[in-house]
Amino acid sequence: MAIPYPPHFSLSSPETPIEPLPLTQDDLKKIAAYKAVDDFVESGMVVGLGTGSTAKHAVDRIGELIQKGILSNIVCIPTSTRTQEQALSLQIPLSDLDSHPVVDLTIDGADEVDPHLNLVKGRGGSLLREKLIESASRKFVVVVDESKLVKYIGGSGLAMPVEVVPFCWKFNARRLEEVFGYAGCRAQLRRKGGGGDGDAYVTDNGNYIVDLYLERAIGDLKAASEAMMRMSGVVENGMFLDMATAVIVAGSGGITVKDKV
Ligand SMILES: O=C(CO)[C@H](O)[C@H](O)COP(=O)(O)O
Repeated sequence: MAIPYPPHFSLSSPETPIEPLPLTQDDLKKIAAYKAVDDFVESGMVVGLGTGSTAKHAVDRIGELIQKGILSNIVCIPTSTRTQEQALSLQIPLSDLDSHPVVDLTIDGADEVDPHLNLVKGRGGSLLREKLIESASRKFVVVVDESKLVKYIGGSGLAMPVEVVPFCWKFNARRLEEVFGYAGCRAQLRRKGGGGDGDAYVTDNGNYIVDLYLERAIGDLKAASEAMMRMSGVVENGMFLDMATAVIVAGSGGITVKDKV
């Protein structure tokens, strides 16, 4: 059941009784991200920092709590150069998996969340570092607005990202289409600016991303992920299966926390 928002999220007050504005999608992202930080992050932790417009709010909140002296002795591991830059601007102490191979907690957004808390990630392009750091995390808390909930993985009809080496990327895109042909798969190279003829988008790791668009459910997710990872030249895929320990969903009716069972 959704927990209604506390009064401080109301935009009206008894003194100025104005009609409250509806919460925007970004308000919902911020509410979910702040709740994750406030409920899960503690002093002394090693914390993985996610990437994207929702995770950005969590990084802001961690920076704010460090500045206020509420969080201390924290070290954070960013999942992208973008998040690294944001964290540095907030004077958040940073490290990496080489120095801190065990991460207490990572907070990150997602593109899709299915009823079993399986995820699609990587529309922001950071799937490889995200999966590395989130796999090394004792807890992985996902923060989303309700638009990210899907009945099945791929169900949004939007991209399922696959990171591939640039060498012969067309060959791998065709192979991915063949392997998932039964699900009506179309593979498309991601390009800078999102257009159809620009330069290829290049990840932090110097690779390309092939986005898969599926017309139907892909079936056995573990088998599908393993099939991709068996292809030479596929570096990582955007299915994050059985990894999330909790998902915080902010919606118009309030906040829901879904725990892994
Ligand atoms: O996986 C990601 C980046 O690689 C993001 O977490 C995902 O794309 C969600 O982003 P946003 O919070 O901006 O909707």
